[in-house]
Amino acid sequence: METSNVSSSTVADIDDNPTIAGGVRDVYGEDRATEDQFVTPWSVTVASGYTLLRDPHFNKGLAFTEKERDAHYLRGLLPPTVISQEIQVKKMIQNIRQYQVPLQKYMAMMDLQERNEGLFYKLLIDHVEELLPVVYTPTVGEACQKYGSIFMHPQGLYISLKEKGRILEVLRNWPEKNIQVIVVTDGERILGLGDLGCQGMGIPIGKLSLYTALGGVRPSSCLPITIDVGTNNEKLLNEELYIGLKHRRATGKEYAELLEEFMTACKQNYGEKVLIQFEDFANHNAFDLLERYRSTHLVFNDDIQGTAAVVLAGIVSALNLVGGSLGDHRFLFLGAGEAGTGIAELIALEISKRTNSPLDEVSKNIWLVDSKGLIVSSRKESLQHFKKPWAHEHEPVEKLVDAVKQIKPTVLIGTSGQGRTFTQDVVEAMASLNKKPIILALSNPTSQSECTAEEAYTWTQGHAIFASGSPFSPVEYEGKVFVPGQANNAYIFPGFGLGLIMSGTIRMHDGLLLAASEALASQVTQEHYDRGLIYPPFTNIRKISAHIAAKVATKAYELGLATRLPQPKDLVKFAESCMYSPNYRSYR
Ligand SMILES: O=C([O-])CC(=O)C(=O)O
Ligand SMILES: [Mg+2]
Repeated sequence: METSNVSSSTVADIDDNPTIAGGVRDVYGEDRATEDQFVTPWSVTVASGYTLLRDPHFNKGLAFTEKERDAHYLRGLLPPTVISQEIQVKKMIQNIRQYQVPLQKYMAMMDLQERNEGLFYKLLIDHVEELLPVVYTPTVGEACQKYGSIFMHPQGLYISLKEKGRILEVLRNWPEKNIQVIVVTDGERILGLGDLGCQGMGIPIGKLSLYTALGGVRPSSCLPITIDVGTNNEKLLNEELYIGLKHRRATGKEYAELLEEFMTACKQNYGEKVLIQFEDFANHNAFDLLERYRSTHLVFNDDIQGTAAVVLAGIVSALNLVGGSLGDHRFLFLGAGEAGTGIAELIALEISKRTNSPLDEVSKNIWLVDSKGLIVSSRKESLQHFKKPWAHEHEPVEKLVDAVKQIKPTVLIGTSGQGRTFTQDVVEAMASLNKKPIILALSNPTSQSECTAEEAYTWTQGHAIFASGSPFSPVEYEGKVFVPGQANNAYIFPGFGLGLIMSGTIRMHDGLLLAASEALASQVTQEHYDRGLIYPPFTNIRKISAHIAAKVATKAYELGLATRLPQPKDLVKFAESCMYSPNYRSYR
């Protein structure tokens, strides 16, 4: 097997994307960090021949040209035909469409990602509407549930309690050094599916695929991590094929120490500006981690902050359909966890900003229901800290339908993780109170959605403005076609992350979230409103992400949080120029 070193194998066609982090280009045009802190225990050489075909970052399969086949010792290792990347995409999408079962499509996509990264991203970008539900929600949820049995190649980095005291060493085993985004989970609350332990790894992998496909962050700068402290899922603990630690979850000091070591090691190995996205942690850890690390690291909780930004954007655009200003509306949530309280807080911030009113004043229009009923002041003592700001004066109300009748919300938001909780009486009560009730069923995956699109439209006789976390197909009701929106944080986090990275932002700030949300809302046009949409279609998501990135970066410069100087003049153009392209490069 032939491998050539850096000097004997070069690339003719290095793309001219600017480098968005410190470092140098290697022969393939990939950014490589130079700082000593990134030194790995092994050296990087560039593969040729058989090794090149097995390297997903550089493999092009049948698209290797005759010249490349000669120069890189590929003769005989490929059938004689040479085809273009476009033909490869055509072939792959046909293959994927032949699978009837979503999980089979998912596995085919993961297999492609491990074989030919450029083709995987080209396919995903060119067919984003069709493939998003395959590599992401809802199919990724099923993949996590079955991860032990479908597991083929290890992807991402696993850090378990076994690695305690050695996390820095583990990070250095990862082949890429210039990491800009980490998505990390501990698997305790995977979508609305609960504790899936180590099998939650599907989530960071899926999220980071979207960072690249939707936000243009280079795949080599993305690192998916699962922290395994055990699982309380009895089914998994008793499963032969479970891939994680087979004991109950570590908590308290043991948990906090592992997380502290992890956070310290990330900063030490990747520097101050690495973005750490917390994903699908249980409530009790999610809020604490964000609070603990917000002043020392660049941290972002997608479930609290990303979801909040996307939902606020949807509500702001919905105002074009229902009328009134944001401050005129009344909001009722079912579910008072990360998503519910995160959205509530961002809505309050935006109203406060728009009306120049104090937060506790505007908060009075925002009500939450949890498993014990309406959150009211008489419950304050026993409430978790993140629910306390929403405990208003009111008599106790147990059932959601009664809360709807008494609070009279104009917007009903489901963040409960519990499917079918927006029952017919609840939705009908919303319709009797509002000409156009806004109903957002945000829990994922589809099985956990508070109601279906069909139910929302049918039970409101076509009057609902409806969006959901997981995708639903268009619904025909009395001869009219209704297109539900997908209020999923996938609209926000890729562009948001790109904005932070390209401006070298060092800390999170609520102003950045509001900027992202406003940028998304500004991408909804009259043509969309005419079709009843409150979100733009995903087809243009890269353009949308560039706008979000630019607005976030602008705000970061304004707040003095951006370290990339001088500030680029046209931040939209700059964002676009930073974006990873999945098109093959020529190898000399
Ligand atoms: O992953 C998704 O589709 C949205 C999300 O963050 C969650 O439901 O936890
Ligand atoms: Mg999540």
